[in-house]
Formats: sequence, structure tokens, C-alpha cells
Amino acid sequence: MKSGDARVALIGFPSVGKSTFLSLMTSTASEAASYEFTTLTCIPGVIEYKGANIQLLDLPGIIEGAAQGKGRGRQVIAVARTSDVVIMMLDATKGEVQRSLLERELESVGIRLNKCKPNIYFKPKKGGGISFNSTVTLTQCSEKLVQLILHEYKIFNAEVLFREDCSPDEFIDVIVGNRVYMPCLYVYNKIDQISMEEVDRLARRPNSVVISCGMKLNLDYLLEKLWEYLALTCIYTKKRGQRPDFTDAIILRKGASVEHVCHRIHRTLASQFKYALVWGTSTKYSPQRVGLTHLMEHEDVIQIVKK
Ligand SMILES: Nc1nc2c(ncn2[C@@H]2O[C@H](COP(=O)(O)OP(=O)(O)OP(=O)(O)O)[C@@H](O)[C@H]2O)c(=O)[nH]1
Ligand SMILES: [K+]
Ligand SMILES: [Mg+2]
Repeated sequence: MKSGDARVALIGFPSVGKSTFLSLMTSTASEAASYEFTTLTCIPGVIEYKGANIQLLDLPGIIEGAAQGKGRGRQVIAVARTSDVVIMMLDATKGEVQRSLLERELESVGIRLNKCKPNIYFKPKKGGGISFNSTVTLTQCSEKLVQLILHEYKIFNAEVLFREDCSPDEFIDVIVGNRVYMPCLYVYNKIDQISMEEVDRLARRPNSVVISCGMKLNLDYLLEKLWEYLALTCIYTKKRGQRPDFTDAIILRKGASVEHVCHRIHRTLASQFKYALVWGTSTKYSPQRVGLTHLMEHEDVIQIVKK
């Protein structure tokens, strides 16, 4: 069940330390042992951090071919798709190949790690052929190639506008749809087993954090990074004539609207809503009068006025 303010999935090969990590970071105990496939089902735990409840999911270890249904891989990957951030846990004593194998597994089921959705406008039409335009110079795709790709997918009428210099694979992602774009933290565990030089090299890799669950090393830093990758939006409420309540933030996912804030305060508040006053970076003026569809930004203050 999805609960809390955000969800983080622990993905990795067997025995990299996923369960050890869950037991350390949450009040849930997940069995850890030196043999592979100790965990056979999804074990949820909760990390409480900066007033947010972050659901952490310990999952069975996945192996090569997981996406094709080997082991419990398919279920694990289905859970990963629903999370807000993936922690890819890796054994620092093993080679880089584990990382590329896992990336390939996730890639093959349409999960895109640390990538933005390609900025391409694509609209299938009933007729009129293919209209192709771009606002930037394209170095990887051409009108001809785009047409070929579309024909491959049996699309003969569509409007295509490249707003970014995308690759053919990125264009295919847009046509196929159903892709999820997800932040991923590569966490190298068991650094107690490798040299300082190795630790230093891994720590400098992009999107990477080095830890040791065994020796409780660098776990605070990992939490800080996780918080950054979750990019949650904290909203403070204020009553008329009073100061904002900075002790109790409402925590929402990025892109949340005033309506989301209302629902979080009370089930029926949105139906009694007249307008809201918002202070912060989401508005031009502070305060600004806004409606239910207004999008909130991190650390905005809101005062809701009822009918
Ligand atoms: N040296 C060292 N051993 C660790 C560390 N973290 C975990 N381990 C050991 O690694 C082994 C596997 O840990 P688990 O937590 O069971 O690993 P898992 O990824 O959950 O494994 P599966 O559930 O089988 O996929 C255990 O013997 C742990 O004690 C660490 O930081 N350093
Ligand atoms: K294990
Ligand atoms: Mg486990």
C-alpha cells in the first residue's frame, strides 16, 4: 500500500545489504543474512525526516533477466515504477558491471533514471501527413529519420516539434509513452571492505553516495541526498492575523496545487474554498490571491479563506 509523503524503492542484487539498510534507517526489522535471496517479499519501513514520512521499501534481490520475469524481478520492477526515487544499492567490493546490468533491466521496462522527459511535442492526427518542426539545431535526428521511425510505429499523420536536441531513442520514448522518469541514487555499501582510494573514487561518481551499514558510515549524508532527490514541497499554513506555523509543514510532491493543500488539511475544505493568500516564490506578489489550481512551491506560506 502506498502511504506516507513519498516512496523510495531499494533495488539491488542479492546480499548487497538492502535489508540491513532498512533495519538501520527505520523501526522495521527486515531479516538480513549472508546467503542470497534472504528477502522474498516487499518489506515496507518508514523514515521520519524533516517532518516527512518517507516509505522505504526493502525488496528481494534482482538478478539478470529480471525484466523478462526471472526470479521475482518483474514484481520488484513493478514496485520500483511506483516509487518517487530509486536507491540502487551496490556492493562496493564488486565491479561496476552490477550497476550497468541493473540499469539495463530498469531501462528495458521503460524506467529512465536521472533523465528528464524529452522536450518534444508529439500529437498523432487523423490526416494531413507528418508535420515536422524544431526550435533548435538537431544533431542526432533529422526529418527523414523521424519519418522513418514514425512509419516503423505505423504512424502516418502527426505533428512533431523538437524543442531540444534529442536522440532517436528519446524520440521513440515519446512516441511509445508510458515511460517513467525517476531520480536514482547509486549507493555503494560495504565501504569498510575497500581501500580509501577506492572509496574516494566511488564517492566522486555522479549521483553516488558511499556508505557502510556495518559500520554506520555516512548514513546522515545519504539521508540529506535522499531528501534532495525527493525534492518534496513543504508548505506552511497561517491563520488570519497570526504568524505562519513553521513548526508543522504540509509535505507534498512537486507540482502540488492549492487544492492538494486543502485536501491535506481537511477532506471537505476544497468545497468550502473561496480563495487563498500565498506568500513565497510561487507568486509574483506577496501575498497574492490565488485559486485552487495555483501551483505551490517549496516553503510557500498559505492562508485559506472559506466561503
Ligand atoms: N562488511 C559489511 N557487510 C555488510 C554491510 N551491510 C550488510 N552487510 C552484510 O551483507 C550480508 C547481506 O545483507 P542483507 O541485508 O541480507 O542483504 P540484502 O541485499 O537484503 O540481500 P537479499 O535479501 O538476499 O537480496 C549480511 O551478512 C550483512 O551482514 C556492510 O556495510 N559491510
Ligand atoms: K542476504
Ligand atoms: Mg534482503
